[in-house]
Amino acid sequence: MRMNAVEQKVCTLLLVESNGSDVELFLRTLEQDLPRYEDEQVEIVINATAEGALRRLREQPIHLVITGLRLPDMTGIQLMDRIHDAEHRIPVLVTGCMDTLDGIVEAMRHGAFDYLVKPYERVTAVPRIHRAMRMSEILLSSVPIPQPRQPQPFNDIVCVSPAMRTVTGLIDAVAKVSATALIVGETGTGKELIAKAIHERSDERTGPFQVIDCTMFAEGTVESELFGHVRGAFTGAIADKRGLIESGSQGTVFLDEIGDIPLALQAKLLRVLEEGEVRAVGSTHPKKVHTRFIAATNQDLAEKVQKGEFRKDLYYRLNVMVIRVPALRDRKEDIPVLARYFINKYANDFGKPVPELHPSAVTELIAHPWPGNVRELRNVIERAVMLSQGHQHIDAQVIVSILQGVTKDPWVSGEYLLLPYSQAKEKILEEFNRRYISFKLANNQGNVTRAAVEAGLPRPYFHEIMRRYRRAA
Ligand SMILES: Nc1ncnc2c1ncn2[C@@H]1O[C@H](COP(=O)(O)OP(=O)(O)OP(=O)(O)O)[C@@H](O)[C@H]1O
Repeated sequence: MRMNAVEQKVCTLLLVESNGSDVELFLRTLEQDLPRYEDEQVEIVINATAEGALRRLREQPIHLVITGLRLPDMTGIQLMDRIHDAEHRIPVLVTGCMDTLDGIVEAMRHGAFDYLVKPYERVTAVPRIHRAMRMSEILLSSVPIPQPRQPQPFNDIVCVSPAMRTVTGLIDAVAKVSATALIVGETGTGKELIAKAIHERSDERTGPFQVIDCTMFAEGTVESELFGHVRGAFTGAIADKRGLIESGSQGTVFLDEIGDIPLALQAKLLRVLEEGEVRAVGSTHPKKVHTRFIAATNQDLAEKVQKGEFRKDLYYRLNVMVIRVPALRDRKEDIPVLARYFINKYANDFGKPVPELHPSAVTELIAHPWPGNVRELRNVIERAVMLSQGHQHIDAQVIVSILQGVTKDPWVSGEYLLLPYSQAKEKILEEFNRRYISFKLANNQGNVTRAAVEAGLPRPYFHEIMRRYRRAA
């Protein structure tokens, strides 16, 4: 983005459209609700022909091109190809009517960033243009990588489905630019794994990968946990303390369950994302943090914005690079490969021979809806491996009994008795912690501080057990 005389960011949209009434329609759609940040000025420039647009692109900074599909001198797709060939690092949006849907699909295949269907509806067009503007900012600010890095194979993310291949493609793309990304998907679909994969493929990989679980924030301490505090900021602040965000400096901060971050804190977080600065509680000096932020959610943030539970500006800020992770039931072809991967992993962990997965078991696994997604599949296979003896197959019966919960309780099933002492003890302890923490939280209506008092444990210790329990569940 370039700056104008009063130091405002200027974003210039180039509309390529030869039909006067379509131009008017576009301007009318945007006039009342121009998508922009408060400190940003948006300019719209118009060319009726593709050649005119290409000339303008050579002559002045343009941040986003919005083109019709039918232009007098070439098609919108040909124009887009020329823009890409000339290495203008800007997104192109195509516009068309319902009867040109084939053309829109073709344009997306040629690398269009997004599309708008005429007649434009403000509620859909404005956020899409805003998203493209933010993408433009990222593309223009990212320094070209001198030596294209060989994409690393995805050893950790096991998948064969086309939907997940798209996700792995996006991971590589996001890793190349140091921009905030948002990962959306149901619980257990692998959002944290994906965030880690981005981190490991990015320039930040030598720095820390700091996980911040936004569901764990308790009122009162949250600000100091996130941003840190200085000595004397409040009673008990006996020394300066770094916040969680600063601990992720030079690396990646993963904001898990961002939808749960308290409203009061969202404005402060937005400032951190925009300015790359944190201000510790009690301090007057902001500190720079060089950190990549990746957020994840299993909630519908747009709906939360409508309900007034999530700030619109933070939502726009996050909703630029979005990775949507499909639920396991929508990519059933991944189930057998994931099951075999977990069988190998747990057989290895338990020091057991690797059992075969009988085809009848695969049928049962595929039929299950997996509300807990990959995490649930992992847990089922872990139990199946634990129960397997010698070189026995894992068959349908074992899977069905685990899915029906017959063997769910390790005390009742006695499955821990089959394990070596240390693993058996760990299994039972895990179950104990899970039940104990759940009970204390339920008994105190989810209030962590009161639950910790009732348990007779310091809050940070209780918090840590809770975190571990949630990850293992
Ligand atoms: N494609 C995959 N290949 C291998 N393991 C996977 C895959 N997807 C998920 N897992 C495993 O499933 C478990 C759950 O994944 P993860 O914690 O990343 O999910 P999540 O979406 O972040 O869950 P939540 O929303 O509950 O925090 C982890 O053990 C992870 O390693």
